[in-house]
Amino acid sequence: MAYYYYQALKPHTLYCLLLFSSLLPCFIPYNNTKPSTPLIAFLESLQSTALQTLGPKDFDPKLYVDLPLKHDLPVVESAFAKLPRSANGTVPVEDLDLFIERYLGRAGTDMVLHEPSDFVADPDGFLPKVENSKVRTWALEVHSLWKNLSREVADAVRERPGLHTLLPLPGPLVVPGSRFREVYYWDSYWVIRGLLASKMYDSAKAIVNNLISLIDVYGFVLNGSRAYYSNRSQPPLLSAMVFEIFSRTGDLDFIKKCLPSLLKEHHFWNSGIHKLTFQDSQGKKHSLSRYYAMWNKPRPESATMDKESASKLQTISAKESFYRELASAAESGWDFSSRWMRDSSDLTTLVTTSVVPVDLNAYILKMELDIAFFAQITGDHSTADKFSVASQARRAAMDSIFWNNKMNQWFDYWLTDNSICEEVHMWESNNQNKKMFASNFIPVWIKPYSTGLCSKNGGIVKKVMKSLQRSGLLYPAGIATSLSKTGQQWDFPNGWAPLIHMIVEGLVKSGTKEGRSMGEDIAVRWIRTNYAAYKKTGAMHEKYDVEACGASGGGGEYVPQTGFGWTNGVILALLEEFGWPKDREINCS
Ligand SMILES: OC[C@H]1O[C@H](O[C@H]2O[C@H](CO)[C@@H](O)[C@H](O)[C@H]2O)[C@H](O)[C@@H](O)[C@@H]1O
Repeated sequence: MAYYYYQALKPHTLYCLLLFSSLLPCFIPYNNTKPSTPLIAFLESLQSTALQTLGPKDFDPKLYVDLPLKHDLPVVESAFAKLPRSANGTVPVEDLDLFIERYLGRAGTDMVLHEPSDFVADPDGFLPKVENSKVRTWALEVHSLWKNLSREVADAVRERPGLHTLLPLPGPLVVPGSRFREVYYWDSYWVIRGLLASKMYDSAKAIVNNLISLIDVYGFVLNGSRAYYSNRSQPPLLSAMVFEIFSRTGDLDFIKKCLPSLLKEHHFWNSGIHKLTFQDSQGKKHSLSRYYAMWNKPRPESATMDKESASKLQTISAKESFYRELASAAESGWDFSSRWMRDSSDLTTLVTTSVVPVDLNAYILKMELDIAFFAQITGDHSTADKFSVASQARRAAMDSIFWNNKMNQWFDYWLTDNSICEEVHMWESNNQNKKMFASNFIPVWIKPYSTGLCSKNGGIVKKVMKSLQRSGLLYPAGIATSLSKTGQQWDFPNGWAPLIHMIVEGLVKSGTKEGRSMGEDIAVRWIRTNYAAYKKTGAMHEKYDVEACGASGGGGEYVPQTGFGWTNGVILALLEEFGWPKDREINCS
């Protein structure tokens, strides 16, 4: 381990280290890089050979790091080394195919289809407010997709985990679909919302138990259940999952079981490299969190692409910093977006770790409120008090650092100096990123903001609604992720189910007539576009183009995917909230 620590040190870090050796925060960040594993390293070299041999058309690098080995790694490596190669590293296609067939299993065979025991084709009390027969039929079809997306880890993985990048999670789970053959952290929140609408409480709990098992082993919830995702997390929504399950089931034992893991997760996001300290314009100190992956190499699932993107950078240190920014953007769930880029046309200008994100801190605020609530109801009053105080502190921090009184929304804060030696960042209004992103409105999803309880910002929802209306983000088929058409998937013109859902639910939770009406208007547009695309293509999509009803999304580093876990969950959750009257048209108007 010490070797990796040493290897990751940069010259200016060493200088800092000598100068301020008593300051621990100065030392921590560059220590924070996890080692790769021999299995992942081998699959990456196979990925690179496959790209050279097969060419870039229809090439998906993730496929190769998902292949299970049929034999021990040394046996497979030695057969791979013996493949005939030309000077430029290509292998004859037939030899590569034969090698893969002999030595590797098919991607996805490390999971087996799982028949959820709590699935009923037409559950009692399913979406009672959906009266329209076309919409009801469709909703039941979406509900039945849980059967296609439910999986459990194959026995082979448990028996010989060393042959697989898939992690041996203990219980059944729901995958997003298509190339995403494993469980994903933040996707699971909306999957669970859908499962709850489908009355599949055991399936929902099983997902949470799986994520908790990751905290037991790694101390945090991984981006997804693959070894190559162990260098980062994803937007932390575990407490929100537990909260929703408890709201439906009232299961106090479940809360007792989850609470210790939530405390561990809170520590992960509020210590070391994730934690930043600010001094506001009044001289008051605040703590906030950021995304920061423990990785400075190409992401194994996209290694060929990351190396290609980094090829124009000159130094090893510039490449390492870029790789960390890529992995940190993946940790944010917004991979990739102009939100993290200095120049929206150049991916190498990613500066994810220099951005203090509004949405991440809103999620952690929710985590703090949820933990305080869980501790209260399980009789742990000192933890409840501690987290209630922590939530008040984060609200004050969000008000001071992100909130913009003129624009009536929350803006990400960009660090001008991301030096690891800087202990306290001095707040400057110019450092708020004033560009429009859907994330600027995510805090309305968090109760104190939606219900106007925040001291400084009491009654803000109406102002935020006006600001959203003027933002330019509202489109005929939903809320655009940003206003910049960059070709990145978390930018214009894509609309994503999770973002739409959080904003709509926040507006509804405001308890105002106007909030509900605006939320319902956005939800109706979103439901119609999902329905139209489903009728056209027979599938639910990962993302949609908000410019036109019925158009699926695009852009990004992989072809658009279908299935799709969070999209299905959001449709069921929205139909549960708003229903669909008999005489309301479902087709695009
Ligand atoms: O393979 C590239 C990247 O794919 C994932 O990101 C996207 O899909 C996830 C699953 O639906 C979703 O959670 C994420 O928000 C999407 O951007 C993966 O999470 C990345 O880590 C990965 O590099």
